[in-house]
Amino acid sequence: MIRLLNVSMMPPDVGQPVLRNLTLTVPQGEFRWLLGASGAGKSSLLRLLTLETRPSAGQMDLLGVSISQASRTTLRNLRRRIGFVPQDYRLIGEWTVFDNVALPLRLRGASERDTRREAFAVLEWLDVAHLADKRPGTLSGGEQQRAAIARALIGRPEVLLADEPTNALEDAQARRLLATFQELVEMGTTVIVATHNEALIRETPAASIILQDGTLAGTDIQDGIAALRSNKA
Ligand SMILES: Nc1ncnc2c1ncn2[C@@H]1O[C@H](COP(=O)(O)OP(=O)(O)OP(=O)(O)O)[C@@H](O)[C@H]1O
Repeated sequence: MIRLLNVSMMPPDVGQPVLRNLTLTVPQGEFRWLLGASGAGKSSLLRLLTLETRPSAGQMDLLGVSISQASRTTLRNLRRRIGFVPQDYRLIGEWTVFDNVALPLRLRGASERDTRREAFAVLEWLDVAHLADKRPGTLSGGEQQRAAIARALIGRPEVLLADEPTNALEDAQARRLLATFQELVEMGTTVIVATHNEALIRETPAASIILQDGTLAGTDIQDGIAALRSNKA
């Protein structure tokens, strides 16, 4: 469960909040599109939910943990339960795809045997197992994106957050990725996907979090589509 109550977020060097008075709840095991025009605050909200930044006001509960009261150890453990696919992939260029994907489990001290088994399970799930020994720079954008998704999934997160994950994907690949997200939802994972992909959200209507100028502007998918269109105005 994700619960925000009057949450605002102000980056340290910015004079005003980029998110204002957000109040929303996403029950565990549900899917949400995260929609809004460019600059509306989608990435900022994802940064809050990945615990990269903290609210400057309000109350945020993630997976039963109240963020404002949590110790560093609690927050570190909580981060492990949240998978994130950043817009720019953030794969380490000198490492193989396998080593990139294995990183979260290695950091947790998992055995090499378990790490290999899990890494290949997610690489196969994302159809990139054949690229395990390649360096990210030699892959297409879509392949890098799937490697980044595999890295987000390796720890079997309870919450998966993805920032424009279909950007570099062909239509058929985007649909398959969405099917993977739906499988995760069926397994009880909360999935939040920021996107500008109007065709995809039309095909898969779902409840949405719609942001406008850093505030919550609604939850109805049709309003979300209208917000996306204001991008192109
Ligand atoms: N650390 C920061 N410092 C200064 N401004 C910031 C910072 N983070 C976000 N902003 C500002 O907050 C607003 C929201 O940005 P954000 O990246 O969250 O929007 P977005 O909806 O993800 O946009 P896009 O769809 O273009 O990725 C923008 O005006 C941005 O310039």
